[in-house]
Amino acid sequence: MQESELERERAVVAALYERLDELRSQTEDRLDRVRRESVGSNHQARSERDAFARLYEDQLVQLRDVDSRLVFGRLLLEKPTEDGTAHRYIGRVGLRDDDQRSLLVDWRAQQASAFYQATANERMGVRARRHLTMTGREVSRIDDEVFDEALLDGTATGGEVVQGEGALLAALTAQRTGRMHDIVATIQAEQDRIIRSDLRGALVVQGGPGTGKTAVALHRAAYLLYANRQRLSSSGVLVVGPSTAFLRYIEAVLPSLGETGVVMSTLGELYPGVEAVGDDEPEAARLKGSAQMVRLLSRAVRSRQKVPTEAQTVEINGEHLVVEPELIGRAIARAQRSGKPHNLARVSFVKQALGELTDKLAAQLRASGSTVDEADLKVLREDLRTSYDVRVLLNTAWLPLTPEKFIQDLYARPSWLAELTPRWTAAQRAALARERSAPFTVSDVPLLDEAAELLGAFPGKPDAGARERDRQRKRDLENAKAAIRNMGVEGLVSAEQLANGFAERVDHGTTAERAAADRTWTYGHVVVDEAQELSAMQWRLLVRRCPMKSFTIVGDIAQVASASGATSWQSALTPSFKDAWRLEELTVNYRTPAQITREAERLAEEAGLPITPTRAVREGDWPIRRVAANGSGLGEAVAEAIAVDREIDATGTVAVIVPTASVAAVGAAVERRFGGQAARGAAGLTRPIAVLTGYEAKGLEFDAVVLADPDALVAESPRGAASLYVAMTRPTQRLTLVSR
Ligand SMILES: Nc1ncnc2c1ncn2[C@@H]1O[C@H](COP(=O)(O)OP(=O)(O)OP(=O)(O)O)[C@@H](O)[C@H]1O
Repeated sequence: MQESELERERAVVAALYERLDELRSQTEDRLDRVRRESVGSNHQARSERDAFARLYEDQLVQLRDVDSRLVFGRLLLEKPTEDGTAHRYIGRVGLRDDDQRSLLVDWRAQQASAFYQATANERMGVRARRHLTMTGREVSRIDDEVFDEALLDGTATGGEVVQGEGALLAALTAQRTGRMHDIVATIQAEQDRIIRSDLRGALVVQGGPGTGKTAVALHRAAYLLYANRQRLSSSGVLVVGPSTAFLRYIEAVLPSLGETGVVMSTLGELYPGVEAVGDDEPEAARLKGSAQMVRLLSRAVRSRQKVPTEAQTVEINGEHLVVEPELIGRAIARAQRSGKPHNLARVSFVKQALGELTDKLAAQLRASGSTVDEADLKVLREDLRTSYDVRVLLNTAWLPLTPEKFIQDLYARPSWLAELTPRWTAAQRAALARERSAPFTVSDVPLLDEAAELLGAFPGKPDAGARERDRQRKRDLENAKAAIRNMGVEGLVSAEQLANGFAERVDHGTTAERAAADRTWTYGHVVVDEAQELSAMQWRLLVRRCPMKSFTIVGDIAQVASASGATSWQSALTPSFKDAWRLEELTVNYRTPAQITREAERLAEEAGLPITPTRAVREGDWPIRRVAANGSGLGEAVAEAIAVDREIDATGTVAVIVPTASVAAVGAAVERRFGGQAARGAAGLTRPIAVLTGYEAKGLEFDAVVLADPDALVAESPRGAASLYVAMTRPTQRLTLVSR
């Protein structure tokens, strides 16, 4: 009975793939035709052709990316659809036949929501739900959940029913590859509600380790892009994660859902032109992340608008003019009243100062018997403007500044920092002090951004004009609509998509590339993962990138590792979001077996961490293994523990999580023993064995984890207990603790 059902599904799925192939070849033909079109030297026609070509190329990439597991579900409906079928197939994309009849429903469409949310109590018009597991292009297994009791006696469907959560369990126990996969086939109801939640406002998803926060956040991004295509395709979506290793881990998920235009960034890369990798010591990071930096920086900018302490004499074409501090003071006060950023207000300052200086010089010349008329005044003003002495005078009072130099100066000039921080201790100031040439850190990035706001565009280096961009977008949309009419492809291609093609031509980059390179770009939505780590200053930066405050914020307060991280969502979010955020919780642990979860949670509770207890879906097959180095080096003991684990499973992924101080030594020992199979940091994610620090392991998962020297991991930072909690909850199967 199962066999015949399997055969039936195989036939349906084969037809869906046939349709996919057909669409692919149609798109290839269109692309060919567009490319061959001769448009001569007409600029407009050429740019239209290029935009169409780019669009078809993108469509081809999408059609290729959805090939694996194109379809994964089927609903048996209570009422047949308009075209008389009782089955609705759910897949990665929507497919229609030539008569526009629906063959496959996109998982994000409203009609697909029952696939994730229907239950026996809340049937949502569904009699049964079927999961299809694919091997290549063929259905290899089916799992049914039945909501309509009439089906259970076997009469209504010819006894085709199999029950169970097989698809979910198969997904959860599958070997890990070092890359996160999408979960479209097995999204659970509580997750689905979050994924489909409204675009507006900030949504916080709190949940313990392994509850699917990252997976949910990425699927929500894909859902929002689908449901709000018009709004988000030109403004873009930003996904922020804690490290390069993490971004590499998740980078394949959105493309596999057909979404390629999302900007992914670590917190160290959010200020264009700076790529901060390292971070400060905890105390410096805490200070730099704290909200007091807002006032400090604003005072620091003000202090770079300086009234001279005494009168200065300037020479203009042999004439000596004494300039009192009050004259400069008046010009500064006037410019400050404009409320503009430093570099822009400087223009008013210079104008005002030159005006007063011109009057003063004219008065002095008149007093010595010269006549000065209107035309002369202009010349005098120009003489003053180009005079070396005057330039020095005005620059000393108010110098245009770049954010980079401004922040470097702040750290490199102890006396200036001391003036700005009368209430700080010497130790606090010392924490910030550093050489001008030292590289920027992750904690500097939001300060550079804050400084850029306070300073405004540097003369001659204007920020990309948001208004001009809007105007260009409108023109592109109009052109795209006309082009679609001309080509007769209405309904096949949207004006928004085609307009993106125009924009790429103009700016030499995709929406994502242009957004990432432009500090003033505002995104339509921002997804923040591991959001508990963000400092007050980092939140300010992110809200600037999305002033509409449409955010998906996922994290776990108990996993905070950074010194400037949150103690509660309330305290972290209120300054930037007031009370305009809503909270959802996830409580089912899909990753870590119960045996390991219980122990991790017990230790975390003992250390006083505010954990959200989770319910693990699997008990797991292996208890935690504990070994001691006992005299042999830690590295050797770790290597031995890996070897033991490889005997259980020689093909899975192993993470070796090591306190920072031992990472070099342990890494070397592991590489000696396992050669090219192992690597340090992000590079390890594509190898069977990755050697990582606690911070690098955040958000990731592996078949097995070998944890080196847990006591040292706890002791190495003020939030060490959280590091241990994070490290212990990374495995999907086995955990070994190696003590010294
Ligand atoms: N509905 C689901 N179906 C299949 N797999 C799932 C489902 N939900 C979560 N998972 C899997 O569970 C694992 C943990 O998910 P994820 O990394 O998103 O958790 P997390 O809450 O972000 O964890 P952490 O806080 O530890 O970083 C992943 O392998 C993910 O694919």
